[in-house]
Formats: sequence, C-alpha cells, structure tokens
Amino acid sequence: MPASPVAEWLREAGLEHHSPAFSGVTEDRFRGLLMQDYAKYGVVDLSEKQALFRLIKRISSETYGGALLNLEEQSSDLLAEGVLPGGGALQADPAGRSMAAAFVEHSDPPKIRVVVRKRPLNAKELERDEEDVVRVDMHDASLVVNEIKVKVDLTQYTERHQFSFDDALHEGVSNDEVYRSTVQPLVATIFKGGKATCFAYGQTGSGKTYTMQPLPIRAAADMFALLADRQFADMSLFVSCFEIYGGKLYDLLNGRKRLEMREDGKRRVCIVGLKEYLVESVDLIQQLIEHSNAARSTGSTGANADSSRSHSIMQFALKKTKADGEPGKQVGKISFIDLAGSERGADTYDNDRQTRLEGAEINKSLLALKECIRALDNVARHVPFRGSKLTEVLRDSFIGDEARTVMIANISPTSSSCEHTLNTLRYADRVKELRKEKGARLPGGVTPGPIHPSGNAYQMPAAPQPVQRSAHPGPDPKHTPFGHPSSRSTSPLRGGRASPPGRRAPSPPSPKPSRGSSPPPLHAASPPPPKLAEVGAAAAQPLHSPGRQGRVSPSRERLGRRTSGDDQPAVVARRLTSEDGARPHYYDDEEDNQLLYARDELMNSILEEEDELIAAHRKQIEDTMTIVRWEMNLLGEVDQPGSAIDSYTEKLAAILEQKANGISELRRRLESFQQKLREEEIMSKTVGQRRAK
Ligand SMILES: Nc1ncnc2c1ncn2[C@@H]1O[C@H](COP(=O)(O)OP(=O)(O)OP(=O)(O)O)[C@@H](O)[C@H]1O
Repeated sequence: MPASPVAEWLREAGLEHHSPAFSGVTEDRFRGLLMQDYAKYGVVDLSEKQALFRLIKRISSETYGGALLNLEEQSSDLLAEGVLPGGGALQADPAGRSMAAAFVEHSDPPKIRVVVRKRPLNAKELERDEEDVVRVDMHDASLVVNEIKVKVDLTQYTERHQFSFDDALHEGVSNDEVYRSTVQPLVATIFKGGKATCFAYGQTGSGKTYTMQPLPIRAAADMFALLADRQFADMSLFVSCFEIYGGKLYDLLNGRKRLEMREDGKRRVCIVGLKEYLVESVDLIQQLIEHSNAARSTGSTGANADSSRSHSIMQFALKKTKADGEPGKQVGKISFIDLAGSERGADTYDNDRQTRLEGAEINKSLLALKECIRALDNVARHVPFRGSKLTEVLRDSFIGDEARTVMIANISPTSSSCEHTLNTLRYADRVKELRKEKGARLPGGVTPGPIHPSGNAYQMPAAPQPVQRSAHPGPDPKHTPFGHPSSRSTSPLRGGRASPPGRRAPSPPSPKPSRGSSPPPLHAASPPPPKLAEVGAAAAQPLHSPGRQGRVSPSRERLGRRTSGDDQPAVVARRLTSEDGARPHYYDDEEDNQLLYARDELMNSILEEEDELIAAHRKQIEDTMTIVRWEMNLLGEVDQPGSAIDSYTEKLAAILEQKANGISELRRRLESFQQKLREEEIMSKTVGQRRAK
C-alpha cells in the first residue's frame, strides 16, 4: 500500500518514526497544525519540533502560493536568527501560539540600526591599480579608513579614521547576509502593526542599488512564509513603487505618472493616484522591481554618466483582506529606499540650473532625513518632516513606538573615493550618535569603543513650526463679490478635490493565482500588469510646502554645530571637509563662506517658492473658473426684463477688480521667483569661478 502524503512528508523531514501517530490525519489538518498540537502526536524534542515546523511551513507555502520560497533555507534562517532570538525559548510558548505568531510577538529590533557595507574594487579600479583604503573588522563592527594626504612639502602621510556601527560588512559579504543583518529583523515589525524603513545611503556607484534590490525579494519570501500561517491568513501584501525626482513624485509602476501628496483630515499623508499591486509570489515582486528600475530616472552628470538623481521608494503594505478580496485596513508597512547619490547634494555650481536645483533638493532631503531619524531615537515631540518631500512622504514611518529604521551606508573602497566615503561614514555616524557616549567620541567623527546604550546628550534643534502657505486672496467660493452666497458659487475644481478619504478606485478583485501559475511579464514600456489596485488616497488638503521656519537650513545647522564643540574644528585647512556628505564644501576664506551660505539660503527659498508658485497658479485657474460662473450668472440676470443696470455695472466692476487682483498677484509671485533664479545663476557662477582658482 502506498504511503499517505502525510507519511511521505514526514519521511522527507526525517520524522518517519512519528508516522503511526499521524495516521488518519488529513493533509489539510496536517497543514493547519499549530505548535501546541505537536505534543499530541508525540513530537516533543526541540530539534524535531523545529523540523516539523519547517515541514509544515514548506508544504503550506507550496499550497498557498509561496512555492518560490526556499523554505528550508528561509525557515532555518528564521529559526536561527529571527524566530528564536532567545534560543529555544519560544518553543515553550506558554500561550501555545504558532511559531510564526511567537516570532512576531517576541521580535523587537532596535529603533535605529546603522550598518556599513563596503563594496569590492571593481574591474576598472583593479586595472588602474587603485588602492583599497578601507579595512573592515566585522568582529567588532568597526572599520578604518586610511586617508592619504599630502603635506605642504609634498610628502605623503596617512590619516587614520576609525568608525564603529551596529554592523560593518566587508566586501566579501553576500546579499543574504546583508538581509539578515538589516531587514529580516524588521519583518516582524510589519506584522506587529509597525512601520519600518530601510534606506541605502552613499555616493554614486558605492553599491546602493546592488544592496537594496535583493532586500524586498528576501523580505517578501519571509513575509509569505509568515502569511502562510493561519494566524495571518486574513492579510495580504501590496506593493507600490515611486520616485522623488527634483522634489516631485512619479509612479514607477504606472508609466512614471506624476503623483500628488495630500494630507487628510487626520494629518495623514497620502499619495494620490499611486498604484498598488496585490502580490502573492516572489516572482511578481522581482518583475515589479525590474519594471521600476527601468522606469527610474537617471541622468548624466559631470561625475558619473549613470548617476542616479532620484530617490526610489518601494513600499510593502500589509493589509487585512476583506471578504471580497479587496484590501482593508493597513496592518504595517515597510519602505525600501534607494537614495540618490549623496554627492549629488553638493558640487553643483558648474552644472545647468535644473541640475543645480535637483542637487539642492537632494541636499535638503538628505539633511531632513537625518534629522527625522535622529528624532526617532530622541523620542522628539516634533519630527522635522517638513524639511523635504522625502521626509513628508515617509512621515508615518517616523512616528510611533513601532517605527523602526535601518540605514545601510554604502562605501567604495578606493583612495579616490576617500572623501565621499568619509562623508558617508560621518553622516551614518551622526544618525547613530545619540546612542554613543559623548566622551567616547574623538574629534573628526572618530568613534572607537562600544556603543553606549544610554548616552544621549544631544538635544534636538528647536522644532520647526509649519508655516501655512500664503495664498493670494482669491474669491471665497462661498461668497460672491456682491457679499452674499451664491447657490452656484462653489468651484467645481475645488469640490472635485475632496474625494472621500480611504476610497479605492473600483477595480476587479484580484483572484488568487492558481498554484504554479506565473504572473504576466512586465515590460518597461508596457502598461502595468493586471491585479492592479489604485490606492484610494484621501485628498482633502494639499500639503503645505515647507515654510521658511519649517525647513532644515544647511548653513544655519552647520554654523550652529561649529559652536557646539562636538564636531570638527571650525577651520582646519584650505577646504573644510563636508561633514556628512550632503553639504557643499566650505572654505577658510570668510568671503567664500558668506557667498556659499547666501547661495544655500537662496536655493532653499527657490525650492520652496517653486512649489508655491505652481500651487498659486493652480489656484488662480480655479478662481478664474469660479469668476466665470459669476459672470455667466450676472449676464443671465442682466438679460432679465427690468433688470437694474446700476446693479449690473457695480457687480461687473467688482468681478473685473477681482480678476485683475488675481492676475497681478500671480505675476508678482512669478517675477519674484524669476529674480531669485537670476540671482542664483550669478551666485553659482561666482562660486564656480572662485573654486576654479
Ligand atoms: N557588494 C558588491 N559586490 C559586487 N559588486 C558590487 C557591490 N556593490 C556594488 N557593486 C557593483 O558596483 C556597481 C555600482 O553599484 P550600484 O549601481 O549599486 O551603485 P549605486 O550606489 O546604486 O549608484 P547610483 O547612485 O549611481 O545608482 C555595479 O556594477 C554593481 O554591480
């Protein structure tokens, strides 16, 4: 007689001696066994329990669509590193929860984790015989950068910079190990209802994309493994991907469609129109990643023809699934962020205006990101989201006890990249600095010794207050210029803006794919694949652009730090090294410094006013539509027999005045903006000329 499938499975797992106890257990019942059931069938030994757990995970996953997982490997990883952080403690879970549920409940990764990854020398660097100046000691999570310097008499010497982080990964470390050190511990956070963020920071070509790309795939594999558990059967995974390019949002899974950020009544940020995909296989995620990569903006710069000039953000949202298959309430979320090249925030003086503006935007967003992460650790009452689009979009990921962030600082090994490498490490160091004992820090960002768990002498800068955008005095939709409400006065555009929060655009429910079915292929130029669900984002209010008080000012922050005494000396050489890679360079010449600071200020106000100008233009169009309605009404009135011409002329005068005011206000704004662009042009040219000297 052939063995039953259950007996066959047990044999595969080396548990055949337990087969008699399982006789009569159906395949479905077997798949649904929980940990507390194991003892009933005589499986009490720890290693046997683990083997049975892995077996059930594997067959459940094969049945429910996660067949692509290498569960033998994944589960053993989970068992070794995540599921059982306390050794075998969870095996004896008194509540008798499944291993998956116990993993989620017991896992508690730190709020912030900073990991450095060094990439190997590439073929070109080897060909040029470039020197590897970075030594990583994985054992104590530290690294040393040997910076080669030249004295005034032209003799060379080496300056040694030492850093320590939560993990330091050398060039031989695989992407799997990176995953285990960074994102895997965050998987439980998402199932617990938390928001997790993982971002890669570093100069162009340091390995950000190489590092980030596999992470969502591995995370999805682990998430599917957990989703196969009965405990999480009512949840599904949704994926979206967008980029922030020049301060604007584009959907990378929907033909780079421009997206708008909105804030709903509860001050939640929504990205209106962002497409979300229900995913049930790792394969589909792989295709979505390829699709988004193809769509991502890259542009050529003096530094690197392929340098990435945008931040790309892939988000996994875990949601409850409604009975009709539609997504319900969000449980948790993880964002994978491949940041723009960090060096792109500086050295932009010689480029064209567009590139300079992009550089300034990147600079601003990297500074704001650092401040938001630092605020996480500092349990700050105010988090400076409004510093940039990037941090506004990620706002909910920086709030709440369950917010977790992992930063991966990618560095290149060569001597020629040394300055950028040090900038990246200093940025990473500052992200983590609250965890360190202040006394242990050496000048210049050198941070030997262990991380102190409670050292926290840093104070957040005064919380910036959001400033309302000063809109021009357009017509109030409730009041006509004649001083009384008009039944027809509501602007159709204004009305149309307020779509109900949380609504989804109608889309057919996504059927669960049959086992083994492969998702449709994606092509860069092709329309998005099926299983599409549009995010019904609330669209109550557009976000206010960051006001002058609400932004992170690079120059002011820098000046403030100089007097704080815990950074590098203020003036050390002909050129001061930028301390966190997101800064322009500063000089020991006071005049040069003044010029750079002034240019920073101007650039920031241009970035703010650009948004405001566009918003004001939009509003002006809406107002014009409202006024046209009034005019039509007025003409209707004057055509009536016996209408009073005096009343008509008065109302017409009021309308014309309102029209003229609207246009002159918009024109004033435009002229002020154009003037700033001209000033910036001149300043950048002057800076470029001084630097060339
Ligand atoms: N750890 C690594 N092992 C092997 N090759 C690597 C590693 N890191 C990066 N590389 C290679 O180095 C090159 C640059 O890497 P990558 O494109 O990821 O850099 P990047 O930081 O994302 O750059 P950009 O900001 O321009 O997007 C690629 O060819 C990549 O395959």
